[in-house]
Amino acid sequence: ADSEEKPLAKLVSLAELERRLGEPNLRLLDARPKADYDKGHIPGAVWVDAKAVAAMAVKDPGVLTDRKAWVSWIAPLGIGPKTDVLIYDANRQLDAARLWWLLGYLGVDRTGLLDGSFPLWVAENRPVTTEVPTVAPSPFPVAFRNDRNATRAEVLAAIAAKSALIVDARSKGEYDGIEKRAKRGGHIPAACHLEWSDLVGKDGRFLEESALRAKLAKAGVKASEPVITHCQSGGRASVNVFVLERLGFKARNYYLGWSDWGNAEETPVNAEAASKPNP
Ligand SMILES: O=S(=O)([O-])[S-]
Repeated sequence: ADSEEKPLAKLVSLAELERRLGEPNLRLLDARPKADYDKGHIPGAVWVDAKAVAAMAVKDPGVLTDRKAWVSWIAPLGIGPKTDVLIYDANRQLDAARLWWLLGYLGVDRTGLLDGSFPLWVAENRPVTTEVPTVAPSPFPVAFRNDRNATRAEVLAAIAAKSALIVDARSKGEYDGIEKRAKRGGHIPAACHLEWSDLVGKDGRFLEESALRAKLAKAGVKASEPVITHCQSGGRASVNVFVLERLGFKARNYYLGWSDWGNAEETPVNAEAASKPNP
């Protein structure tokens, strides 16, 4: 029942994955750099160029609605409507979560993350191989789940109507406008600050549910309120979306994030924290 209620934010332990290795409907994706994948990966895992995926929307924000581009991107992964997809990385879930969010946005319903990084898998003496699996390409019927993404216009409307809480997944320096990664620095007015890295340990394991709930409460995210979260360009906010969904929130990713908001002319920006002395 759990998987029916929360089909997207599935979290699978390393032990469970080891038991499931070799299942025909399981597609395991490795989001680490290619050189690391080549040295050894989890048996059956297919390499995905996570950095190239991250660069796609940065180069061309219009790619988010370019069905053709995603149809050709996803085909080599051999994912069908019934495939269970599990993703891992060695980057504290940052790259894996971006792929998780993107696949969900493209309409892949059965997608989850491993609760732990590849180095943890190795440290636990689980099987590793250099064998590269052969995957038959499969056309996937990409259908954008627009309820999982938020556009700039939707964020503006949500602020005006107070219909969603904005949650900023970036660093405190970026939030405060001290570290500027767009024409303007700062944050969306009324945005809470909940940095993605507060939710995942160094070994890629997510914090326990009670600890996650405490982090959310401390950041000012109240139970069951709809959330729009963002970072600079979609990755860090994907970690937030994953956690929020698991905790029962309706969470959207403003995927284009600050690279869009901070470079736009007409968007309201709050950077006053940067000029205030520390209390
Ligand atoms: O996408 S990102 O803001 O994590 S670089």
